[in-house]
Amino acid sequence: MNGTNVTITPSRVAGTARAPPSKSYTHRAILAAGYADKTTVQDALWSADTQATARAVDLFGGSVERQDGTLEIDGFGGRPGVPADVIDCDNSGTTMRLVTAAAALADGTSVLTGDESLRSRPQGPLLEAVADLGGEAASTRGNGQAPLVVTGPLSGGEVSIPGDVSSQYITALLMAGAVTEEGLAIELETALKSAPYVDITLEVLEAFGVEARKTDTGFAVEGGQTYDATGGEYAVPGDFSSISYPLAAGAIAGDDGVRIEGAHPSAQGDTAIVDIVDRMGATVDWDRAGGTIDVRTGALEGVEVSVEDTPDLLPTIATLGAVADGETHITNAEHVRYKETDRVSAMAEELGKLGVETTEEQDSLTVHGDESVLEGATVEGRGDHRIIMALALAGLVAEGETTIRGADHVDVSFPGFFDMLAELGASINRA
Ligand SMILES: O=C(O)C1=C[C@@H](OP(=O)(O)O)[C@@H](O)[C@H](O)C1
Ligand SMILES: C=C(OP(=O)(O)O)C(=O)O
Repeated sequence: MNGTNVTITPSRVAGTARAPPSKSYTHRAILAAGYADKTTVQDALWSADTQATARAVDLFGGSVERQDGTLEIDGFGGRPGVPADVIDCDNSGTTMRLVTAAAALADGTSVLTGDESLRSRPQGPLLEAVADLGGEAASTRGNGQAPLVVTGPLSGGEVSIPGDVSSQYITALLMAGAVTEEGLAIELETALKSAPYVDITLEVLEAFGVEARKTDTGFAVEGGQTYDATGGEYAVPGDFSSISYPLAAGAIAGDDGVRIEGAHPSAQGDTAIVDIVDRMGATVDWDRAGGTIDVRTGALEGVEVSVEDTPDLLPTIATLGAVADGETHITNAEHVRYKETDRVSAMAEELGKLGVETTEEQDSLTVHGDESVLEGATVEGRGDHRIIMALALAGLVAEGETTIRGADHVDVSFPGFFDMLAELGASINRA
């Protein structure tokens, strides 16, 4: 399907959208179930990225069977076996980081690779951590990027790692550390960015009966633990990074209101998007107990937002800022440059094609908003799901036609994204 272009013309949106299940929780649940005996994972996200983690569990000797939204997972017997093939993590950073640490538990060598985007993302600090703990971990090109060759087993110990590149290194080490002999003490060399993602990890570990904790200087997990979900079942909550798109669509173009279902509170930092659209001037009502959010458009105004904890919201906030009046200043954004693309530059350049002015600095993006200047154009999805979805939002209000090239990449986290937008009333043409 690579290469599908989508054309959007100005549309108002209304109706009900359902949040897809959380990608972050699903990755962790699949791998935790791999460490466990048998687990039923309900409401799992089945997207290109989560399928990459399922493939890794298969290659470690487990099995993942899917029936609709439910995954029946047989574990790989406590510790991963040596894979019979290269592990292809495709486009998924989470898979590559979590699986690198898991591979370091196997009694032999694993090889990990991914697509061009993933092979340009930073893995060096995690490779060094594995090596410091007594495993072997190398980048074949010696540049800290995949392909990676990882040899275990490591037995645990103390390790230090930077906190400002990717929180996924911490998640990876905590999940693997629980089944080492000695356990792990992880010291952070710099303050942790994307911190709520480690909270998600601690929540999933707890649900699988594994104890891990924050310490004064980082995190720690005892070794010799067994993964076992209560009753052999685990249910995945809705995804707030994905919810940001229908929420922003409602804030931008939802005069008659949009309702989002499946929006129960969880550890996701990206729940911050509810407050952000509220602060910008949309009318928002989140019924936490019922798991619904109602949003209606308002006169949007620019805001200042730090994305230190919520990097995946940057593209959505940038589009909201383009439509709002005045400046939207997105700060603490340097780590957003290490994603599927450099999303700070990607949003500045692609919004620029639609007539939007932005100012880019190393760790911030300022969007000079003015809905009246947005004019349709052909923009590049850059193989990045969040850039595609954020540009689709801009297409709802840009005058004329907005064509997004390579739009099928939404299957990484939100396979039904364009169907959802069309059901809300957006005028969408796929070619
Ligand atoms: O652990 C996770 O599930 C994720 C952590 C974040 O990455 P970083 O920790 O690299 O910022 C986030 O951007 C990514 O989409 C998912
Ligand atoms: C950065 C993302 O994911 P990952 O790091 O797993 O590729 C994302 O989903 O926006």
